[in-house]
Amino acid sequence: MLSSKFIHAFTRQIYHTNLITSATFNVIKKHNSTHTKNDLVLVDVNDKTGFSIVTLNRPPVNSLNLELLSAFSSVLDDLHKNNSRGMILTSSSSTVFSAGLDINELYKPDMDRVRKFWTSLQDCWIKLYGSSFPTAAAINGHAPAGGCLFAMCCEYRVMLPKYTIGLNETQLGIVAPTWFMATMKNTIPLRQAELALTLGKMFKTDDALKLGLIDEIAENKEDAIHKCEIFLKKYQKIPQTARALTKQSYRKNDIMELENNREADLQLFFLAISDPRVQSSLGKYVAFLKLKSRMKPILEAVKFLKGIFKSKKKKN
Ligand SMILES: CCCCCCCCCCC/C=C/C(=O)SCCNC(=O)CCNC(=O)[C@H](O)C(C)(C)COP(=O)(O)OP(=O)(O)OC[C@H]1O[C@@H](n2cnc3c(N)ncnc32)[C@H](O)[C@@H]1OP(=O)(O)O
Repeated sequence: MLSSKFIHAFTRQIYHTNLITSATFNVIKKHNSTHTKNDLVLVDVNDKTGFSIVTLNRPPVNSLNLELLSAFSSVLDDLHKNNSRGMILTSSSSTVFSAGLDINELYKPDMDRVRKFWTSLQDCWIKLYGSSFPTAAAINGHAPAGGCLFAMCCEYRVMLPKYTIGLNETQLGIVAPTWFMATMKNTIPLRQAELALTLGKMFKTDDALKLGLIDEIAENKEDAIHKCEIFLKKYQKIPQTARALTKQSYRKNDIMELENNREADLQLFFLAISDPRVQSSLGKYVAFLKLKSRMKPILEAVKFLKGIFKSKKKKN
C-alpha cells in the first residue's frame, strides 16, 4: 500500500512550486460564503455537506482573463488548505459556463501581462486537475475551449440541455496545448479525442453525453448541483487518502509533464501567439464575436417576426 507520505509529497510538489501570493485576491470570509475581493469567483460552503460551490462570476460570458484566473487559483489554494470535502464548479451566467480564454488576452497582447496570464492558466490547471479534493462541474451553459478544459479537469460533469461543449481551438486557427489534449484524452476515448481536437468540434449536450464528455444531463442549475452533490457524496464512504492518491497517481504523468516543462510551454505559447497568421485569425475572430453580439437584437427581431407569420399562416 502506498503511504500517505507519498500523497503529501506529491500534493506539496503540485502546490508549493506554483503558489500564487497575490494580495489583490485575498479571500474575505463571510458566514459560510467566501468571495474574492472583486467577486470574480464566489465560494459558498454548504454547512451540511461541507461541499463548496465555486461560481465563476465574470459577466457577460466568464471569459478567463488574468484577474479571473488569479482569483480562481487563490480559491483552489484555499480549498486545498481547508481540506475541502468537495468542490462543485459552476457559473453565475444563465447561458454560459465559460467562454474559455479571454481572446483579448491573446490578441495583440502586452508581453508582460500575457506571461502572467499564461502562468496563471498553468497554475489553475495544475491545481484543479491535480486537486486532492473531489470535484464536479455543474455546466449550466456553453463551455467552449478553456471552459471545456476546466469542466474536464473535474471528475464528474453534469450539463444542462441544448448547450455546447468542446475544445474548438483549431476552428480559431490555434492549437490546443498538449495539456489541454491530455485532459481530453483522460475524459473520452482516444480516437474520439483525436477527431474532436482536430475538428475543433463543439458537442451539443445530448452528443456530449453519448461520447462520455459529460456524465449526466440535468433539468436546471439546481438539479445539476444536486446531481453533483450525489456524485461527491459517494466519496464519503471511501477513505480520503486512498481516493486522493488514486486520482493524483492517475493524472500524475500529465501534471508532471507540464510541471517539468512550464517555461518551455510558455515559450511555445509566446511563439504561437507571435505568429502573424495566428494574430490574423484571432483578429478576425474578435471581429466576428463583436459583430455577432451586435446583430443579436436584429436576429431576435427576425425570429419574433417569423413566429408571428407562422402563427398567422396556421390561423388562415
Ligand atoms: C503544440 C502546442 C502549441 C501551443 C500553442 C498555444 C497557443 C494558444 C492556445 C490557446 C488556447 C485557447 C483556448 C481558448 O479558450 S480560446 C477561446 C475560445 N472561445 C470561444 O471560441 C468562445 C467564443 N464565444 C462564443 O462562442 C460565445 O460568446 C458564447 C457561445 C460563449 C456565448 O454566446 P452569447 O450569444 O451568449 O454571447 P456573445 O457571443 O454575444 O458574447 C457576449 C460578449 O462577450 C464577448 N466574448 C465572447 N467570448 C469571448 C471570449 N472568449 N473572449 C473575450 N470576449 C468574448 C463577445 O465579444 C461579446 O462582447 P461585446 O458584447 O462587447 O461585443
